[in-house]
Amino acid sequence: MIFQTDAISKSFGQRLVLDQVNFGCQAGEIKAVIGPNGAGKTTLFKLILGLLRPDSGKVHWKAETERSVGAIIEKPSFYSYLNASENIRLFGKLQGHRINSEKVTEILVRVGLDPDRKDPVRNYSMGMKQRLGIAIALLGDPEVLILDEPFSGLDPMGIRSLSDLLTDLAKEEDKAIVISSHFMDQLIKFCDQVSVMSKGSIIVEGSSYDLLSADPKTYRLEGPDLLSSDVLKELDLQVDKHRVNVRSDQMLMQDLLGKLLEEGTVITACIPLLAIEELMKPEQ
Ligand SMILES: Nc1ncnc2c1ncn2[C@@H]1O[C@H](COP(=O)(O)OP(=O)(O)OP(=O)(O)O)[C@@H](O)[C@H]1O
Repeated sequence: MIFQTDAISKSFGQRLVLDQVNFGCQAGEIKAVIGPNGAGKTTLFKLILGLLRPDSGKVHWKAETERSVGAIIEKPSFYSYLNASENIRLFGKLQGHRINSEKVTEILVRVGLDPDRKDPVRNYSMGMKQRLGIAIALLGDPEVLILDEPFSGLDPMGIRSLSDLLTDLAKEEDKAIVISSHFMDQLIKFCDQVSVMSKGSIIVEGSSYDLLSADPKTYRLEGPDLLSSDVLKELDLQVDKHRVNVRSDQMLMQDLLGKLLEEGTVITACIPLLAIEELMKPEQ
Protein backbone atom coordinates (compact mmCIF):
# COMPACT_ATOMS: atom_id res chain seq x y z
CA MET A 1 0.00 0.00 0.00
CA ILE A 2 1.17 3.55 -0.74
CA PHE A 3 -0.94 4.74 2.17
CA GLN A 4 -3.13 3.00 4.71
CA THR A 5 -5.38 4.45 7.37
CA ASP A 6 -5.43 2.58 10.64
CA ALA A 7 -8.79 2.87 12.43
CA ILE A 8 -9.10 6.63 11.94
CA SER A 9 -12.01 8.36 13.64
CA LYS A 10 -13.19 11.95 13.50
CA SER A 11 -15.96 13.86 15.24
CA PHE A 12 -17.18 17.38 14.73
CA GLY A 13 -18.59 18.44 18.09
CA GLN A 14 -20.82 15.59 19.27
CA ARG A 15 -21.19 14.19 15.78
CA LEU A 16 -19.09 11.10 14.98
CA VAL A 17 -18.39 11.49 11.28
CA LEU A 18 -15.80 8.76 10.73
CA ASP A 19 -15.73 5.66 12.86
CA GLN A 20 -12.49 3.61 12.86
CA VAL A 21 -12.00 3.54 9.11
CA ASN A 22 -9.31 1.35 7.54
CA PHE A 23 -8.64 2.34 3.95
CA GLY A 24 -5.61 2.18 1.68
CA CYS A 25 -4.56 2.19 -1.96
CA GLN A 26 -1.66 0.71 -3.89
CA ALA A 27 0.25 1.83 -6.98
CA GLY A 28 -1.61 1.26 -10.25
CA GLU A 29 -4.92 0.75 -8.47
CA ILE A 30 -8.13 2.77 -8.82
CA LYS A 31 -10.19 2.71 -5.66
CA ALA A 32 -13.67 4.14 -5.36
CA VAL A 33 -15.41 5.35 -2.24
CA ILE A 34 -19.14 5.59 -2.78
CA GLY A 35 -21.79 6.75 -0.40
CA PRO A 36 -24.69 9.15 -0.01
CA ASN A 37 -24.41 12.81 1.05
CA GLY A 38 -22.86 13.12 4.48
CA ALA A 39 -21.43 9.57 4.59
CA GLY A 40 -17.96 10.94 5.39
CA LYS A 41 -16.14 10.59 2.05
CA THR A 42 -14.69 14.12 1.94
CA THR A 43 -13.72 13.94 5.60
CA LEU A 44 -11.86 10.67 4.93
CA PHE A 45 -10.00 12.32 2.03
CA LYS A 46 -9.11 15.37 4.12
CA LEU A 47 -7.69 13.12 6.84
CA ILE A 48 -5.63 11.16 4.30
CA LEU A 49 -4.29 14.43 2.90
CA GLY A 50 -3.44 15.78 6.35
CA LEU A 51 -5.91 18.69 5.96
CA LEU A 52 -7.64 17.43 9.12
CA ARG A 53 -6.21 15.53 12.08
CA PRO A 54 -7.87 12.31 13.20
CA ASP A 55 -9.16 12.16 16.80
CA SER A 56 -7.78 8.64 16.97
CA GLY A 57 -6.03 6.26 14.59
CA LYS A 58 -3.29 7.09 12.11
CA VAL A 59 -2.55 7.47 8.42
CA HIS A 60 0.57 5.52 7.41
CA TRP A 61 2.46 6.47 4.24
CA LYS A 62 5.07 4.45 2.42
CA ALA A 63 8.17 6.34 3.57
CA GLU A 64 9.52 7.61 0.27
CA THR A 65 6.10 8.69 -1.06
CA GLU A 66 5.01 10.70 1.92
CA ARG A 67 2.62 13.37 0.67
CA SER A 68 3.43 12.80 -3.02
CA VAL A 69 -0.21 13.50 -3.64
CA GLY A 70 -2.30 15.52 -6.06
CA ALA A 71 -5.88 16.16 -5.06
CA ILE A 72 -9.14 17.81 -5.92
CA ILE A 73 -11.29 18.25 -2.84
CA GLU A 74 -14.91 19.36 -3.20
CA LYS A 75 -14.34 20.96 -6.64
CA PRO A 76 -11.40 21.88 -8.87
CA SER A 77 -10.08 25.34 -8.13
CA PHE A 78 -8.33 27.63 -10.58
CA TYR A 79 -8.38 31.22 -11.78
CA SER A 80 -11.42 31.42 -14.03
CA TYR A 81 -10.31 34.63 -15.79
CA LEU A 82 -7.04 33.01 -16.99
CA ASN A 83 -6.75 30.48 -19.79
CA ALA A 84 -5.72 26.86 -19.21
CA SER A 85 -2.01 27.37 -20.04
CA GLU A 86 -1.80 30.41 -17.75
CA ASN A 87 -3.41 28.43 -14.93
CA ILE A 88 -0.93 25.58 -15.38
CA ARG A 89 2.02 28.01 -15.32
CA LEU A 90 0.71 29.87 -12.27
CA PHE A 91 -0.07 26.75 -10.23
CA GLY A 92 3.30 25.29 -11.28
CA LYS A 93 5.02 28.38 -9.90
CA LEU A 94 2.97 28.32 -6.68
CA GLN A 95 3.92 24.67 -6.16
CA GLY A 96 7.59 25.41 -6.88
CA HIS A 97 7.86 23.52 -10.21
CA ARG A 98 9.64 24.87 -13.27
CA ILE A 99 7.14 24.53 -16.09
CA ASN A 100 8.23 25.54 -19.60
CA SER A 101 5.93 25.85 -22.63
CA GLU A 102 6.56 22.28 -23.81
CA LYS A 103 5.64 20.95 -20.37
CA VAL A 104 2.42 23.04 -20.35
CA THR A 105 1.46 21.60 -23.75
CA GLU A 106 2.36 18.07 -22.65
CA ILE A 107 0.21 18.28 -19.50
CA LEU A 108 -2.81 19.75 -21.29
CA VAL A 109 -2.63 17.16 -24.07
CA ARG A 110 -2.25 14.43 -21.43
CA VAL A 111 -5.62 15.33 -19.92
CA GLY A 112 -7.28 15.85 -23.31
CA LEU A 113 -7.43 19.66 -23.38
CA ASP A 114 -6.52 21.81 -26.39
CA PRO A 115 -3.25 23.63 -25.54
CA ASP A 116 -3.99 26.27 -28.21
CA ARG A 117 -7.29 27.37 -26.70
CA LYS A 118 -6.74 30.89 -25.40
CA ASP A 119 -10.07 31.94 -23.88
CA PRO A 120 -10.56 32.06 -20.09
CA VAL A 121 -11.46 28.81 -18.34
CA ARG A 122 -14.75 30.29 -17.10
CA ASN A 123 -15.97 29.43 -20.63
CA TYR A 124 -15.03 25.77 -20.20
CA SER A 125 -17.58 22.99 -19.84
CA MET A 126 -17.80 21.07 -16.55
CA GLY A 127 -15.84 18.14 -18.03
CA MET A 128 -13.08 20.46 -19.26
CA LYS A 129 -12.88 22.09 -15.81
CA GLN A 130 -12.52 18.65 -14.20
CA ARG A 131 -9.73 17.84 -16.66
CA LEU A 132 -7.94 21.11 -15.91
CA GLY A 133 -8.28 20.32 -12.18
CA ILE A 134 -6.66 16.94 -12.81
CA ALA A 135 -3.90 18.60 -14.89
CA ILE A 136 -3.13 20.89 -11.93
CA ALA A 137 -3.25 17.94 -9.51
CA LEU A 138 -0.74 16.13 -11.76
CA LEU A 139 1.77 19.00 -11.81
CA GLY A 140 4.20 17.55 -9.28
CA ASP A 141 3.93 14.08 -10.92
CA PRO A 142 2.40 12.66 -7.71
CA GLU A 143 2.19 8.95 -6.99
CA VAL A 144 -1.29 9.33 -5.52
CA LEU A 145 -4.30 11.19 -6.94
CA ILE A 146 -7.28 11.84 -4.69
CA LEU A 147 -10.33 13.14 -6.53
CA ASP A 148 -13.52 14.08 -4.70
CA GLU A 149 -16.49 13.52 -7.01
CA PRO A 150 -14.66 14.08 -10.30
CA PHE A 151 -17.76 13.02 -12.27
CA SER A 152 -20.18 15.49 -10.76
CA GLY A 153 -21.96 17.47 -13.45
CA LEU A 154 -20.64 15.34 -16.33
CA ASP A 155 -22.79 13.74 -19.02
CA PRO A 156 -22.32 10.03 -19.90
CA MET A 157 -19.75 10.82 -22.63
CA GLY A 158 -17.81 13.04 -20.21
CA ILE A 159 -17.88 10.29 -17.57
CA ARG A 160 -16.62 7.77 -20.10
CA SER A 161 -13.71 9.87 -21.33
CA LEU A 162 -12.67 10.94 -17.82
CA SER A 163 -12.75 7.33 -16.64
CA ASP A 164 -10.56 6.38 -19.64
CA LEU A 165 -8.08 9.10 -18.62
CA LEU A 166 -7.97 7.84 -15.02
CA THR A 167 -7.55 4.24 -16.21
CA ASP A 168 -4.56 5.35 -18.35
CA LEU A 169 -3.01 7.24 -15.42
CA ALA A 170 -3.28 4.16 -13.20
CA LYS A 171 -2.27 1.51 -15.71
CA GLU A 172 0.38 3.41 -17.74
CA GLU A 173 1.84 5.64 -15.04
CA ASP A 174 1.25 3.38 -12.05
CA LYS A 175 -0.56 6.05 -10.06
CA ALA A 176 -2.71 5.14 -7.08
CA ILE A 177 -6.07 6.81 -7.67
CA VAL A 178 -8.86 7.29 -5.14
CA ILE A 179 -12.17 8.76 -6.24
CA SER A 180 -15.51 9.33 -4.61
CA SER A 181 -19.01 9.36 -5.98
CA HIS A 182 -22.66 9.06 -5.04
CA PHE A 183 -23.29 6.65 -7.87
CA MET A 184 -22.31 3.04 -8.19
CA ASP A 185 -22.85 2.76 -11.94
CA GLN A 186 -20.35 5.54 -12.74
CA LEU A 187 -17.49 3.77 -11.03
CA ILE A 188 -18.00 0.09 -11.03
CA LYS A 189 -16.94 -0.48 -14.63
CA PHE A 190 -13.44 0.89 -14.30
CA CYS A 191 -12.51 0.83 -10.61
CA ASP A 192 -10.51 -2.08 -9.24
CA GLN A 193 -11.94 -1.91 -5.74
CA VAL A 194 -15.03 -0.25 -4.33
CA SER A 195 -15.65 0.74 -0.70
CA VAL A 196 -19.20 1.65 0.20
CA MET A 197 -19.48 4.19 3.03
CA SER A 198 -22.49 4.84 5.18
CA LYS A 199 -22.70 6.93 8.36
CA GLY A 200 -18.95 7.16 8.76
CA SER A 201 -18.12 3.47 8.28
CA ILE A 202 -17.12 1.32 5.34
CA ILE A 203 -20.01 -1.13 5.18
CA VAL A 204 -19.05 -3.15 2.11
CA GLU A 205 -15.75 -3.55 0.30
CA GLY A 206 -14.71 -5.61 -2.66
CA SER A 207 -13.77 -5.80 -6.29
CA SER A 208 -16.18 -4.28 -8.77
CA TYR A 209 -16.83 -7.79 -10.05
CA ASP A 210 -17.82 -9.05 -6.59
CA LEU A 211 -20.17 -6.14 -6.03
CA LEU A 212 -21.74 -6.51 -9.45
CA SER A 213 -22.42 -10.19 -8.88
CA ALA A 214 -24.29 -9.50 -5.64
CA ASP A 215 -27.85 -10.85 -5.93
CA PRO A 216 -30.22 -8.11 -6.97
CA LYS A 217 -33.26 -7.88 -4.72
CA THR A 218 -35.00 -4.92 -6.27
CA TYR A 219 -35.80 -4.12 -9.89
CA ARG A 220 -36.70 -0.77 -11.38
CA LEU A 221 -39.32 -0.92 -14.12
CA GLU A 222 -39.54 1.98 -16.53
CA GLY A 223 -42.23 2.82 -19.06
CA PRO A 224 -44.10 5.73 -20.67
CA ASP A 225 -47.21 5.48 -18.45
CA LEU A 226 -47.11 3.22 -15.42
CA LEU A 227 -49.85 5.07 -13.52
CA SER A 228 -52.60 3.55 -15.68
CA SER A 229 -51.53 -0.04 -14.86
CA ASP A 230 -54.10 -1.96 -12.76
CA VAL A 231 -51.53 -4.70 -12.12
CA LEU A 232 -49.16 -2.24 -10.44
CA LYS A 233 -52.03 -0.57 -8.55
CA GLU A 234 -52.96 -3.93 -7.01
CA LEU A 235 -49.42 -4.43 -5.73
CA ASP A 236 -49.64 -1.38 -3.49
CA LEU A 237 -46.38 0.12 -4.78
CA GLN A 238 -45.21 3.71 -4.98
CA VAL A 239 -45.74 4.16 -8.69
CA ASP A 240 -44.52 7.20 -10.53
CA LYS A 241 -45.58 7.96 -14.13
CA HIS A 242 -42.33 6.63 -15.60
CA ARG A 243 -40.83 4.31 -12.98
CA VAL A 244 -41.52 1.97 -10.10
CA ASN A 245 -39.28 -0.13 -7.85
CA VAL A 246 -40.44 -3.69 -7.22
CA ARG A 247 -38.86 -6.01 -4.67
CA SER A 248 -38.45 -9.50 -6.08
CA ASP A 249 -39.91 -11.05 -2.92
CA GLN A 250 -43.19 -9.23 -3.65
CA MET A 251 -43.64 -11.07 -6.94
CA LEU A 252 -41.56 -13.13 -9.35
CA MET A 253 -40.29 -10.69 -11.92
CA GLN A 254 -41.17 -12.85 -14.93
CA ASP A 255 -44.77 -13.28 -13.65
CA LEU A 256 -45.12 -9.54 -13.18
CA LEU A 257 -43.69 -8.75 -16.62
CA GLY A 258 -46.10 -11.32 -18.15
CA LYS A 259 -49.12 -9.71 -16.46
CA LEU A 260 -48.03 -6.22 -17.51
CA LEU A 261 -47.65 -7.44 -21.09
CA GLU A 262 -51.14 -9.01 -20.96
CA GLU A 263 -52.81 -5.79 -19.82
CA GLY A 264 -50.91 -3.82 -22.48
CA THR A 265 -48.61 -1.79 -20.19
CA VAL A 266 -45.47 -0.85 -22.08
CA ILE A 267 -42.24 -1.54 -20.13
CA THR A 268 -39.12 -0.04 -21.68
CA ALA A 269 -36.59 -1.23 -19.07
CA CYS A 270 -36.28 -3.67 -16.16
CA ILE A 271 -33.12 -2.77 -14.26
CA PRO A 272 -31.75 -4.84 -11.35
CA LEU A 273 -30.70 -2.51 -8.51
CA LEU A 274 -27.71 -3.63 -6.50
CA ALA A 275 -28.40 -4.57 -2.92
CA ILE A 276 -25.68 -2.07 -2.02
CA GLU A 277 -27.69 0.82 -3.42
CA GLU A 278 -30.45 -0.08 -0.99
CA LEU A 279 -27.94 0.22 1.86
CA MET A 280 -26.99 3.71 0.79
CA LYS A 281 -29.78 5.69 2.37
CA PRO A 282 -28.99 9.42 2.75
CA GLU A 283 -27.63 10.47 6.14
CA GLN A 284 -30.03 12.26 8.49
N1 LIG B 1 -15.91 21.24 9.33
C1 LIG B 1 -17.02 20.59 9.68
N2 LIG B 1 -17.70 20.96 10.78
C2 LIG B 1 -18.82 20.31 11.18
N3 LIG B 1 -19.35 19.25 10.52
C3 LIG B 1 -18.72 18.85 9.41
C4 LIG B 1 -17.53 19.49 8.93
N4 LIG B 1 -17.12 18.85 7.82
C5 LIG B 1 -18.01 17.87 7.59
N5 LIG B 1 -18.97 17.85 8.55
C6 LIG B 1 -20.08 16.90 8.68
O1 LIG B 1 -19.55 15.60 8.56
C7 LIG B 1 -20.46 14.75 7.86
C8 LIG B 1 -19.73 14.09 6.70
O2 LIG B 1 -19.42 15.10 5.75
P1 LIG B 1 -18.58 14.78 4.44
O3 LIG B 1 -18.43 16.06 3.69
O4 LIG B 1 -17.34 14.06 4.81
O5 LIG B 1 -19.56 13.77 3.68
P2 LIG B 1 -19.53 13.30 2.17
O6 LIG B 1 -19.74 11.82 2.19
O7 LIG B 1 -18.32 13.82 1.47
O8 LIG B 1 -20.83 14.03 1.62
P3 LIG B 1 -21.13 14.64 0.15
O9 LIG B 1 -21.38 13.47 -0.72
O10 LIG B 1 -22.37 15.45 0.39
O11 LIG B 1 -19.95 15.48 -0.26
C9 LIG B 1 -21.65 15.62 7.47
O12 LIG B 1 -22.66 15.46 8.44
C10 LIG B 1 -21.06 17.02 7.53
O13 LIG B 1 -22.07 17.97 7.82
